[in-house]
Amino acid sequence: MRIDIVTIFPSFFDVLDLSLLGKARQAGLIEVAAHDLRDFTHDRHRTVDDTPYGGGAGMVMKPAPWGEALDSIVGAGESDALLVVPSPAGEPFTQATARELAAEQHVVFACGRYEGIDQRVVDHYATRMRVRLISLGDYVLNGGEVAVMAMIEAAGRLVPGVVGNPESLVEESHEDGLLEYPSYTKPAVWRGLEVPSVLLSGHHGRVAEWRHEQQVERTRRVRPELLDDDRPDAT
Ligand SMILES: NC(=O)c1ccno1
Repeated sequence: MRIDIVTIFPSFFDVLDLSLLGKARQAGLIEVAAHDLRDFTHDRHRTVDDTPYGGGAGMVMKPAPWGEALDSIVGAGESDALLVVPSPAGEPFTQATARELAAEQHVVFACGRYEGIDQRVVDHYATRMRVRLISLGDYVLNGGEVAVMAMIEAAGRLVPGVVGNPESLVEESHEDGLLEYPSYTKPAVWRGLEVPSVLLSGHHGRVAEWRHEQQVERTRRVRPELLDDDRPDAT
C-alpha cells in the first residue's frame, strides 16, 4: 500500500516512523511520503491561502498549489489512486472504511487547513480519480492532519502482515459489529478486584460464550444503535 500525504505540516507525520507502522514501512508493506504543499507555490511568501469569494471569516486554500502538488503525485491524466479529503462534511470514518482503505493500492490524503480547500480541487480531481470526503466525527479540527493520522493508523494495521497475529484483528470492537469484550491479565486479584471466574475455568466454550455475552451487553449499554434488529443476538 502506498500512501501520499499533502500538508503544510509534513513533519507532523514523522511519528509514522515509529511503532507498528514504522516496522511496516521498513518491511516494505506500506510506503508513506509526506509532501509540503508550500513546495508547490512560487511566491516569496509561499502563499497557500487567500480570502474567500463571497466574503466571510477565515481563509481558503488556493487551488493552484493543490493542483501542482497532486499532479506531482498522480500525474496529469486519470489515476487509479484514491484521493481522501478529511472533512467534517464527509462520510463517517468507520472500521469498514478502514478496511476499504487498507485494500487500496494507493491512497493520497489531502490535508486542508483554514476554512478548507477551494472546492474546485475536489471537483477537478473527481473527473480523474475516485475522491472521498471522510469525517472522523461530528466535530471540527484545525486541519486534516490529525484525521489522516487516525485513518492511516486504523487502515495501516489492517494491511496483511502489519500486525503479527492476524487473529488479534478479529476480536476487536466493530469488527463483528459489536464492541469488544473486557480483557484481563495477571494477577487474578488486584486491589480486591477479581478476574471473572469463567476466565480461569479453562473451559474454552464457556469463555467464548461469556465474551460474546459481554460484547452484546456492552454494545447494548454504550452503542445500542449498533444492535440492529435483525441481529440474532440483539434480543
Ligand atoms: N471531523 C473531521 O474529520 C475533520 C477533518 C478536518 N476537520 O474536521
